[in-house]
Amino acid sequence: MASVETWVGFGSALAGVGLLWSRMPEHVHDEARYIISSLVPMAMSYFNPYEQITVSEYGEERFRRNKMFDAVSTYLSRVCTGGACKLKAELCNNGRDDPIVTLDENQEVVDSFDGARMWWRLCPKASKNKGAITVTYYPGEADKPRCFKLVFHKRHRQLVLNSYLPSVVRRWRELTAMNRQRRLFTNHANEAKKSVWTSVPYNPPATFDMLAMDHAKKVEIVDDLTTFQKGKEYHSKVGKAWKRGYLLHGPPGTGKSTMIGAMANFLDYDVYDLDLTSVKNNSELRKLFLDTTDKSIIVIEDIDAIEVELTTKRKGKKAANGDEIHDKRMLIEFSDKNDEKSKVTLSGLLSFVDGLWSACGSERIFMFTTNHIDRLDPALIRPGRMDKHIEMSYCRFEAFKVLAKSYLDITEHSLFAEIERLLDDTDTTPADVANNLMLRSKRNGEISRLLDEIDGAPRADVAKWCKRKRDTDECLAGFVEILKKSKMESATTPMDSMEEAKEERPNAKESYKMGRIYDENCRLGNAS
Ligand SMILES: Nc1ncnc2c1ncn2[C@@H]1O[C@H](COP(=O)(O)OP(=O)(O)OP(=O)(O)O)[C@@H](O)[C@H]1O
Repeated sequence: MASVETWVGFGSALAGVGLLWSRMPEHVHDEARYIISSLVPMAMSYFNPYEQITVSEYGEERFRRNKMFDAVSTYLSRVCTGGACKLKAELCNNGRDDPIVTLDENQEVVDSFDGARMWWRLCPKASKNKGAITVTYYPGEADKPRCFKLVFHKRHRQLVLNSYLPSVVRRWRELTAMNRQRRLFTNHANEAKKSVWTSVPYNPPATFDMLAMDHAKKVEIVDDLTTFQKGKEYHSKVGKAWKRGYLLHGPPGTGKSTMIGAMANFLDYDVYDLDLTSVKNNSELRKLFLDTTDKSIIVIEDIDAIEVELTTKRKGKKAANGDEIHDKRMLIEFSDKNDEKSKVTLSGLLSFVDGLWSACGSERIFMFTTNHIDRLDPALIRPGRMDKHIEMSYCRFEAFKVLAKSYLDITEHSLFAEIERLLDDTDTTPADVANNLMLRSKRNGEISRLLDEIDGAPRADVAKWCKRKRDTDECLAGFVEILKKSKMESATTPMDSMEEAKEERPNAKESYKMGRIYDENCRLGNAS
């Protein structure tokens, strides 16, 4: 027990220090304050036996998602959610029915590694500078992003840095390879009016086997993709970014979207469908590009329509002959001259495809599609800009055989020779052909089921085979009739009126033909 004298002595000493402090000049106060404020954390850290590592959702450069965050998130959700009482569950549509369970915010879990204990906590987004204007590159809002905090004993520092964290990353790679779900991303403006990616699981049914096109061309594309996918070392050896640009062109309904699905399936890549109309300016575009992942196909559809918007800023709103431009492409709002910074420019777009920014990320395919290659800006199609131009064309016999195999399951037929001749003379798209074969085979399927019900019992194999042959014959005979009609109509349609219609609506010819085919189907009672 301290005596009264001791307390009095302590009180007097404090009073003396107080008096001394008050007589000191102001600048000495500041220095003393500075020394105390740096000493306190040092003293605390000296006595605190724990250390902490923060894994933020976005990286230091603030543009890109921190992959370590994703790694920890996946690792924790699979390895140690045991101690947490609040979890989140999500069904991943990866063909399995078990939901993925992840940690909810502010939940703590404990992991152990080589006898050492690790505490993980998911910290929520924290708003900073409330009320103030903050410039930020985080997606959408002026917030401090979410982060994981890892706490461990000081003596395990080397273990954590050299063994534990690398093992988390390794496990993450194993788990993602096992549970990979291909995704289709598209960008849209969020509440803060910034363009961000959202995604859905993506399992396109198309494969190269069922793609109706020239066989040699198909093989060439598959070879090109295979060489690209195996090209890591080659690209680093020649000092080129590991990316490839394709321009897919051809009339509507010739399979451009189907081709993208087949490529995604073949390479097992995600697809980013970039909607440029909801991107405000080049810096937003840059952020979107940097947010895409490796092993992906970045698609910009109908680049001819967008390209007018991108280039009109240079050309003005008038066409070369001085007339106002009146076509569907003008529906996209033009930028004001004073508002130059608020738009995406062609050079901005190209800098990601093959400029400075294209080197950020690897194993990426840029895919531009257009129905009108003749309308593209020369800058976009100059040699070397796009690595490969792929033309998707009207359905000829070789492509028809692929569709006949897919839809009717036949490789030979007595009507094939006639169909080959007719397809050479008519510009029919694979979409039209596929639609016809599908409608007819569907109808035949219905009749087949009906007969099954009437009979009450399954028929013998021979009877079934005869029925199927009859259905196929009918289907192809009907298709031949349609092709003949289409051929006659294109021969009798006055070229002038066709040209006029084409001026007004560039796709008029195709739409006209589609309409005729649909009418014919209705007449035959095939339209669904
Ligand atoms: N080459 C093809 N091979 C197989 N199926 C095709 C092909 N082309 C079209 N199809 C069929 O037609 C449908 C429409 O084709 P798709 O959307 O791929 O054409 P597109 O060229 O992208 O048309 P658009 O320019 O109008 O977007 C597809 O779902 C597919 O069933």
